[in-house]
Amino acid sequence: MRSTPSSLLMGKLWHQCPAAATGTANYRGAVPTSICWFRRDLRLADHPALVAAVEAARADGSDVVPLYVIDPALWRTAGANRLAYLAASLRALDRSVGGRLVVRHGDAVDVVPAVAREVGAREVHVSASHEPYGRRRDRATESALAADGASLRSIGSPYAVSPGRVRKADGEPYQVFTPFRGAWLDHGWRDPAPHPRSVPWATLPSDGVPDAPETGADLPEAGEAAARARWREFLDDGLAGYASGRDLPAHDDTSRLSVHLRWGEIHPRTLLADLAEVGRSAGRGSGAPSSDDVATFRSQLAWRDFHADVLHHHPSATARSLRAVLPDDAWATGTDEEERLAVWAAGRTGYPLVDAGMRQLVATGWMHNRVRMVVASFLVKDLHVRWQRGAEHFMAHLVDGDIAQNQLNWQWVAGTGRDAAPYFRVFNPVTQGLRFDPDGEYVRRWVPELRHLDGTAAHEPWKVGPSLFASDDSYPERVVDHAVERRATLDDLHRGRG
Ligand SMILES: Cc1cc2nc3c(=O)[nH]c(=O)nc-3n(C[C@H](O)[C@H](O)[C@H](O)COP(=O)(O)OP(=O)(O)OC[C@H]3O[C@@H](n4cnc5c(N)ncnc54)[C@H](O)[C@@H]3O)c2cc1C
Repeated sequence: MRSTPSSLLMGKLWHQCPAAATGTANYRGAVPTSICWFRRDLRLADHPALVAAVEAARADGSDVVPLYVIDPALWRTAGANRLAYLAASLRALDRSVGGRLVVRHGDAVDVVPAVAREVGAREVHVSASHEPYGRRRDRATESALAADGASLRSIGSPYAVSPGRVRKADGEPYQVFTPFRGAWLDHGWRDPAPHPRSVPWATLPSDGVPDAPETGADLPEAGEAAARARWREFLDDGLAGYASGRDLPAHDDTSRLSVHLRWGEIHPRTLLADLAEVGRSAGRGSGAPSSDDVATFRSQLAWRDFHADVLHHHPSATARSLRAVLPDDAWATGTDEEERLAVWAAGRTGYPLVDAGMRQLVATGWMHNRVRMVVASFLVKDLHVRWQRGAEHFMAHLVDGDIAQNQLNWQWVAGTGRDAAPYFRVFNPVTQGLRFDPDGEYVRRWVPELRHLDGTAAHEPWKVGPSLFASDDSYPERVVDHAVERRATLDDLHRGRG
């Protein structure tokens, strides 16, 4: 028996409502024929699986069970920020289904068939999972349901185009982003699904929506309404100028939608439909988004689908480099590795842009994309720590942490991915700072020790003189010399090619 009592698994963090604690089913409505099992699709709009569940229930004159399973295997690895966000998002979903969200704790492979038996459901509707863990779980759940004569019906996915669909003429997957994006645009996507009206939600006992675990991070508002509000705000005020402003970390010029997309509070297809609308009048009128703004934003959504596609074809990419580019002895090991990782994680490398990014991550659970690239490059190519260690730290903090996007972006920076930055491209943390944070505003925001330094001086504090590094709580001196480490990395690369 795989399931473990939820109270043991969840410790003190989770509430149980009395009905669930007794374990008695008190379902009083008509027999539901369908369950909508929510996973990373915590919304009601543009939700094909929910539409299918509602249609199935209407056909039988019955109800829909809105189910969420708190899976201990995922819970253990999620990190406090994502758990806190998930709890808030589930509460928002619960409100939007009139307080009827059925939350159950345990292994989904046991819990989902148990709920189906409890209510006599013949169909469980889901948006497909594409990451390795979700695929395994769904296969096992499908078999368990089938043993009871029920079925798992997958409709839609968290992507504009489901991973595995975009292929070359010979049927092979794309290895390189630009042709993938061309084929992705040609393939196209469905229109948003219709919003189901007056859904007949079933009433069932629930283990209750989880309490938020303690996190010191300043997290964004969760839920479908917050996602839609953020998108509207971005369309009105952020999209114009996105193409030129998206690389400047001090400005709030990106959409901040990654967290909402991560949890499926809004679907990329909804964004693409609105973008198409905006694109039709692009460039008309002052302050309107240009066609370049629209195309650049759409391209970022293509990157999201590309990484999911690569993971679909290479499930081992969650842990293993798709291409090994350096010899094994190129990497820091033991205490050396741990010490390097620790200064990087604490934002005390002595390189202001790197430190600002790492501190933003801890304070907010998010980091600007440009800075994610710089800090990742610094860990791998200046500190010689394997990308997997950095990816693990990101997943512990990122509220948008997503196995496909995180691991494949790390592999892109490390030069080990399918279509990756060339390994010899080593981001220079100082010139990146001077170029993308020219006034030093971003660095001063996140590194208080440097707030007294004006303009570009914030990127090169060592030029101010030794007084800046006088005491233990002052800003640290540089842990390594970038020029020396860059050279070492390039030498390792040549040895690796041997
Ligand atoms: C080392 C590293 C780790 C990353 N880890 C994650 C992660 O765990 N989860 C995650 O969602 N993104 C990750 N990214 C990608 C990117 O940094 C974030 O998606 C982006 O910063 C989110 O901010 P935004 O929503 O304001 O982006 P915007 O610039 O507004 O972009 C719009 C959307 O496009 C998508 N997008 C943008 N850039 C990328 C990209 N490089 N790869 C894939 N999709 C992209 C995101 O869904 C984003 O919400 C990572 C990037 C790097 C370099």
